Amino acid sequence: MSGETILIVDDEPAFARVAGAFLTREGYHVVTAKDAASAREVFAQARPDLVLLDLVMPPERTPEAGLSLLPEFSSAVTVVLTAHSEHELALRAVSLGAWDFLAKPVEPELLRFCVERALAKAALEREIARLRAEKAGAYDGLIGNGPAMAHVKDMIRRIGPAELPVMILGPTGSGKELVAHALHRASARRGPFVSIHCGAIPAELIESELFGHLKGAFTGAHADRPGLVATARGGTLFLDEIGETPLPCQVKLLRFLQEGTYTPVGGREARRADVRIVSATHRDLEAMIASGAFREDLYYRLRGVVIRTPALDERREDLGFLAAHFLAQAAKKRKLRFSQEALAWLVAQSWPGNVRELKATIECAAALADPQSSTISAEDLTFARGGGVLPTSDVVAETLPEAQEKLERRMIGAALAATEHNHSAAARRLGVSRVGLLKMMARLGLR
Ligand SMILES: Nc1ncnc2c1ncn2[C@@H]1O[C@H](COP(=O)(O)OP(=O)(O)OP(=O)(O)O)[C@@H](O)[C@H]1O
Repeated sequence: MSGETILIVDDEPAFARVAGAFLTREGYHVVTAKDAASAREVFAQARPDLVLLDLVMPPERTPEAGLSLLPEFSSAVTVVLTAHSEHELALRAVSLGAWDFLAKPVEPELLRFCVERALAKAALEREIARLRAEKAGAYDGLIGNGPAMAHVKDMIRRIGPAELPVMILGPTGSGKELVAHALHRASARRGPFVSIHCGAIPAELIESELFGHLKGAFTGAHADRPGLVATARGGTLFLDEIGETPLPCQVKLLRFLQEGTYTPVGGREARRADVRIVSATHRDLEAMIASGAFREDLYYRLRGVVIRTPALDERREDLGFLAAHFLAQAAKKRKLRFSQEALAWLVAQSWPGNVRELKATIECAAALADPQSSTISAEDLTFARGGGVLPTSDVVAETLPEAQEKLERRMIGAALAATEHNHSAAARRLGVSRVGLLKMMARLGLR
């Protein structure tokens, strides 16, 4: 008894009934569809592990409609049902992604054997994906082994391979996007991981960004352009800050989640894409629903499974590991370590910006650390976090050129860390030109 879901697509009621009853007795959950349109619908809703697909269905009664479903069903294993004489068709189906074929009429024993073999293949693929994810460090990117992070990693391991939508809730900078990425790597999905920050795109553009547009759909739409949903086909679409999505776009997203279909802006025909949706927010969506800013039906569709990323202050046990990791990354080939006071300082702080704030502080401190020294002091960290107030103790003991160099080093380091190493943005912050900044960095030996 395995409980996997099998979709039987066949217009012959007798076959669907008999095979369905047989497979139900074998312990599978069986759903059926009798034409291509209903097959798509049932597939999107039931997310089967296996599809038994008769290629010749109404209304066309040609194999083309059946064959066109194969790429859309790529997240499941498909076995096609053919007539005895249709070897060529069976081979075409296999070349388009079907795993196996069965000639009708099908012997029950052969059906059982074929289904077991196909599902074993699917289970193996999932296991390989999981092991690959572990080896490739799907969870290694997520530093921390305290109880809170261990729970998050366990959720990723268990939910990653499932096809369910996932909602990640947690404060800003707590690693929601990293978790979304890890979920993708822990899945068997071979398509890409595509991410969109719903709050960073103007409301009038977000629909076209997600679903694409056709030429002439609006001023400036000079050519057809596919959206991120199409780009993420066979993969995962991460909707960051889902709470920022405008209401009209929420309607389209709901349709996509319910039916697996969408219509590009300016288009009429619905398109299909097999995409797993992972969403995230630090906002209180239930309060947004109460105020009418977020659709309740969309909320329930999106929150298939919820993973909560803890605030850094709730998992202080991981702070030392995180800090050491970020320092090693930032220091590159230099050997830098924290002084005892620096470590005590890190632990004593509250980190409202969570891991992002910790990382930026350490990057900044490493960038401005004295090149002659191998230690990051508590003072370096205080300065890096404060973003530019030079402690007077640094100045009094030194000559003016030395103090000036230190100040330049620190201010540049702080500006680079605050802008995620964007030279133009850092130069603007510092009130110098980009070229000027690059020259100063070269003079100070900063990379
Ligand atoms: N557990 C972790 N291990 C290592 N790095 C982490 C961890 N959590 C977060 N980070 C780092 O912190 C930064 C912020 O992480 P991320 O963007 O995933 O947070 P977020 O919760 O999605 O933020 P926001 O709500 O602002 O979108 C990234 O640079 C990420 O690499």
